[in-house]
Amino acid sequence: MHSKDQICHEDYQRTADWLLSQTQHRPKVAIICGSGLGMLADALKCQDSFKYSDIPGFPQSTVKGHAGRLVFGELKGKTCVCMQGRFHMYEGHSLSKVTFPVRVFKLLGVETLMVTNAAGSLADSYNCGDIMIIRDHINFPGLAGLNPLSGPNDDKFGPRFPPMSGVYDKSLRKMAFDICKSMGVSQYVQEGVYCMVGGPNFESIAEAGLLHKLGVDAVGMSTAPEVLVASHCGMRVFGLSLITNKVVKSYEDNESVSHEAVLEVSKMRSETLQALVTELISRMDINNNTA
Ligand SMILES: O=P(O)(O)O[C@H]1O[C@H](CO)[C@@H](O)[C@H]1O
Ligand SMILES: Nc1nc2[nH]cnc2c(=O)[nH]1
Repeated sequence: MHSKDQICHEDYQRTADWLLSQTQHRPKVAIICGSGLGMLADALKCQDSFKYSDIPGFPQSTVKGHAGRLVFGELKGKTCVCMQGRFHMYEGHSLSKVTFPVRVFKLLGVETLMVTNAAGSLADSYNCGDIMIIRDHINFPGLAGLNPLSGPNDDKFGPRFPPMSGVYDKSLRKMAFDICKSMGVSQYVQEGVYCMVGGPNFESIAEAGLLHKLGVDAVGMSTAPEVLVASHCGMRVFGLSLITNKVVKSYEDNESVSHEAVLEVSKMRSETLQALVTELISRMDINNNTA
């Protein structure tokens, strides 16, 4: 380590080497589970799992609904690694810590990152329980200069000035839509723009009004940093938001959101999400390697 927050290439490599020495799995796909969505890992066969606290260099999860376990395994014959629990900026992690696993995954040989999250909706047509395929994001902390790529650029991972257009892979988005159609769930599938805010508070009504005017469809406190680090190092990215609540936009509305309610809705859609992710991975063009 150089300084408290700066992580160097050898730090990522050390963690990757440790994991490679502990498991025979050589994943090509990584899945990050959002709040209450850790069950996505349950579908993996022949699991090797590691508590974050046992993995050298790994940060720790502190949020309810984020178990803090890294699970390797096979999904329909494709080797995957799944984070049961992610790291958020509001937990006090630096953005390089938040995104640390993504670069470790790159060094493990991962080519595709699937991010999932729980989010509140701003779009008037969305309902609680909808699944939003992420078309694009607005990274508020990033626009304000809080960016995991700040600091010296590590050219071994990617360029100093990475483009951010077209990051959410078009063909995977289309494939996801087709799968939802064949699963008979398209009536609650949307495609839209995710906005990351810093959290940990949920939005004030005035903030909700601002995000709505900006054309944000769903808001949460994660995902954008992981996606931009993955894209920087050349990974293909796919993202899903589960709409766990409608963001309160009116002073007349007496509803209010809580993390417990978010976790409750995540549970409600767990089977559908698991089926969608499994089918998407099974249709991906991936060649498995073994150790
Ligand atoms: O983005 P994930 O990790 O799904 O979690 C979402 O849910 C939590 C709030 O309930 C926040 O952490 C928000 O970002
Ligand atoms: N910022 C934010 N994050 C969420 N995560 C789940 N729901 C919400 C929400 O309404 N706002």
